[in-house]
Amino acid sequence: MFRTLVDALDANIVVLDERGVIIFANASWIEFGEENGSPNLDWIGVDYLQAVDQAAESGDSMAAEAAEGIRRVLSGEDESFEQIYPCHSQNEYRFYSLKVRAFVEDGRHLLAVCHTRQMNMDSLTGLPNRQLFSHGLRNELSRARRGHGPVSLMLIDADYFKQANDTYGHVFGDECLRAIAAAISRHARRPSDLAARYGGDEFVLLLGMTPVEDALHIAESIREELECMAICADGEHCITLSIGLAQIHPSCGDLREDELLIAAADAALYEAKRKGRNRVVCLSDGELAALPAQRACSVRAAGMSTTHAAPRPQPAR
Ligand SMILES: Nc1nc2c(ncn2[C@@H]2O[C@H](COP(=O)(O)OP(=O)(O)OP(=O)(O)O)[C@@H](O)[C@H]2O)c(=O)[nH]1
Repeated sequence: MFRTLVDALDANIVVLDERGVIIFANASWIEFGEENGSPNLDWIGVDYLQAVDQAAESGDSMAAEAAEGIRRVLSGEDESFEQIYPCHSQNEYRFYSLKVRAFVEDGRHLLAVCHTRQMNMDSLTGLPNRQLFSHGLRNELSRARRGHGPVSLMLIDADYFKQANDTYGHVFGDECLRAIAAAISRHARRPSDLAARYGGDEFVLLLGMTPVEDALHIAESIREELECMAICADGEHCITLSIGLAQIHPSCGDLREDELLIAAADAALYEAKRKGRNRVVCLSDGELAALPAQRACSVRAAGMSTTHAAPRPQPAR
């Protein structure tokens, strides 16, 4: 009965012994292996932890973090480990969640390892949607807290997009959104980088363990890429990008740090729009403080229960 139940699940599940070796694999796991380059493999006896270590050695930082998390659960240091990680195929931008839990059976300390495909993707652009981004952001902040590194976030908004829709129609507008999404995801080069559609013509790019100086180069490169495309919005304007950039050094485990980071990037984006669009703005703490209205906005946003930043006043056209 246990086997039938676990085989009926969509999640890919294995059970590991005390050494990290697979002693059980469900039907979805086997099917996933067949579709992704491991057909006819007898999974029982495969050293899962060693495979994760090998991925880490080849430079995959998410795999290194997973290996460490699994070892902590194996040693009893932690009860569980969770991570969202990219697993893109040739045709699809895919994300999975990894959940690892310890349990005891017949006196043996075992691990249940569950990989579940995340379906929170935006159907127009193929990028993760806002819900998956929020999850990824919280994930990245915890990772940065452990690694004592900075996290940079870009809030990216298309300029004159409404004009393009009004002038050339929504089908053309949709094509533009796909082109912008492709340009942004080309700059999400590391496994831990997360590009997402935040809503409408607004996108985000999250760069873990990245100081703001490095993020600034990437933001400029995205902005330039769109400028070079010279996509007409109407007779007068081209579709360009305004980008608000912010950085945080998560340290205190403040549960609102995700909202603070979004609010700071949002205030910077507002400045980019206000200064004339088609630019990247990164506000220092001093500049943020000198913007009383936006600062107040940020603080309000940080106090809100969701990650939706405070409404932005629209700059005059
Ligand atoms: N084609 C298309 N349009 C969308 C989609 N989602 C939102 N929009 C449109 O995107 C536009 C966004 O409006 P604004 O951000 O005010 O337009 P904008 O011209 O870029 O304004 P600025 O940012 O001030 O330059 C609205 O006209 C929405 O109807 C979508 O999925 N497809």
